[in-house]
Amino acid sequence: MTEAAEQVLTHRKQQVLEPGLRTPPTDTISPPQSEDESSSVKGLATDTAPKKKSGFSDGDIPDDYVTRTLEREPALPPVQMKNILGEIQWVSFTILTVTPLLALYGIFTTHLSMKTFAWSVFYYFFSGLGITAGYHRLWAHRSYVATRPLEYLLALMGTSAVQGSIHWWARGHRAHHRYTDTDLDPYGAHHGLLWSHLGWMIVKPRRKPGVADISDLRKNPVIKFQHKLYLPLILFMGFILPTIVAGFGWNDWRGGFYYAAVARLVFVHHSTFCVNSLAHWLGEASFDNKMTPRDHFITALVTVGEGYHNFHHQFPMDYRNAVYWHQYDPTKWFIATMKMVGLATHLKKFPDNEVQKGRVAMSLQKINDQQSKLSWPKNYNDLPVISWDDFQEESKTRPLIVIHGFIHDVSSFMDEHPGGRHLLAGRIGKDATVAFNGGLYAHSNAAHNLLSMMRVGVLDGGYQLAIDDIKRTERARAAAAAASASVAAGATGPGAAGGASSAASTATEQADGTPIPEYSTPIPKVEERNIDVKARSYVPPGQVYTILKRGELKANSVAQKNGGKVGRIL
Ligand code: HEM
Repeated sequence: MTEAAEQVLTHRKQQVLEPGLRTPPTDTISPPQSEDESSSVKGLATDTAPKKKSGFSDGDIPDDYVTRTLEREPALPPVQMKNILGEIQWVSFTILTVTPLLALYGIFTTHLSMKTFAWSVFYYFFSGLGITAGYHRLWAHRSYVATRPLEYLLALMGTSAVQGSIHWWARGHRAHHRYTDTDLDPYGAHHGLLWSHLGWMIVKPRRKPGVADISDLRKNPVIKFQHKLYLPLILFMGFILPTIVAGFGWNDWRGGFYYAAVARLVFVHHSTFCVNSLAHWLGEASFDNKMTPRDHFITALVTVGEGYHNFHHQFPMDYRNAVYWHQYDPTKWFIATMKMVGLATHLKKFPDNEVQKGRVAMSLQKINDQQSKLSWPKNYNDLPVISWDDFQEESKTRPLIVIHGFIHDVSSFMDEHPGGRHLLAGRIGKDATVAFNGGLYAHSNAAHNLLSMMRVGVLDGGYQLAIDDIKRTERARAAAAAASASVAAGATGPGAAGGASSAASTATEQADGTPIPEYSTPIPKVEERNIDVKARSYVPPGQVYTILKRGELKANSVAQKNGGKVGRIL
């Protein structure tokens, strides 16, 4: 025997006797399996198998069970054309192909009366609720407690859907929740829509589903009863009952069989299959997007309310699938009605606070994703700090305006400004914070956002400070003093040092004859003459005038001297 063939054989031996289709093959219709038989732990390579001491199939499950099992237990080779016949699960395959063909034949050859139609629709919901309210929410997830009569009713209703015994169904479903989107998930949606809808039932499982405990279900007499009598029960509930009701009721035996039994069964099958396929594919991840389950109204519509599947995978023990009144969840309504008539109790609900948190977390994530795709203003740490004087100086060559302590280059916006170009031009080289914030016009959020994108520097101190005025005055005095000293030196020669110092201390005029301003607080008005005409008449590059390139801007020497964080305006 080749190594590959040996591997396949070993794997086959390891396969748990779990059918692909929810109609169990003969093995699963037999009386309830012993703990070992039904537990998927059976057949695990010895070192990965949890050893059961506790009575739970997963009592001593290792912490790294999933990775270990996936690593150490080889999957069956993929199905290929050459081996397909040997890989098909014939029981499931036959049921899933014969029933739709039979239904089609019936639809084209049998008259559909209103009564039969109504009965078929009723029976569709009867079977569907057996699966959703019974198999799924009651037994697989224990989301409420049903009285014994309700349990028997749900067991019969679920049997009419011909989807396997409760025992088998719930075990597979618990594995699906525990190992969602891994290869230990019996109907993993990560293998594609077709696989999760039908493929996993038609083809032999490539791997054994992961361990899931169902010790609670094994003790349940209703589940035992259904498991024991499964074959006669499906014949009666799936085919005989829907037929005889129409037959005895309004003498439509043929319609009862083709519509209420067969066609209804096909609809119920695909309705449930959609929970495994469509509900992992269509819609929104309202609570968590790490895995495939999604929320969608259409899925809810075709699955008797199981369409809010992202919610369900987050809060599996909640008896609801849909939390809002306007969402379609007839299963929830059914369970709530059963509570009202005293047949159900202990309906579980996750705290609304936690449900809302899930939504908020996802909304924040979405917003973060959107945010990361947008351009945002430069952080102030990445901008150079510029002194007021340098800002003034550079404003002579390009249209710079201070707002909120940031220096903005408004060159790209001069002609676009809804308030008109002149309002910007008149504030070049100035602080327009007040005007921008309502002094003249209270700008919108959009304007604030736009403005922040024009940042090119941070104004040293954030405002034009009194210190700027003091420094400027000191500089003017020193320059005037130096000028008078040189005049005095020229007149009296080297011995006239005393004259120079007295000139420096008394200088009141600058070299150009303008008086040295006194220190003034508040901030002195910036004279219009400081602003070069070019900046005022600025037009965007490529048109008439091209702004000076950054490289040509002069170094920020004053800020350097003052020991500040220095740079050039960007
Ligand atoms: C670069 C800085 C500026 C930007 C990005 C800017 C942006 C805008 C925007 C987007 C609007 C449209 C309405 C709104 O969104 O609020 C607007 C309107 C206006 N802006 Fe500005 N603005 C700036 C500076 C200024 C300054 C300094 C003044 C006044 C001195 C001013 C005065 C106005 C006025 C009066 C309007 C109203 C126009 C109208 O609807 O009649 N803006 N600005």
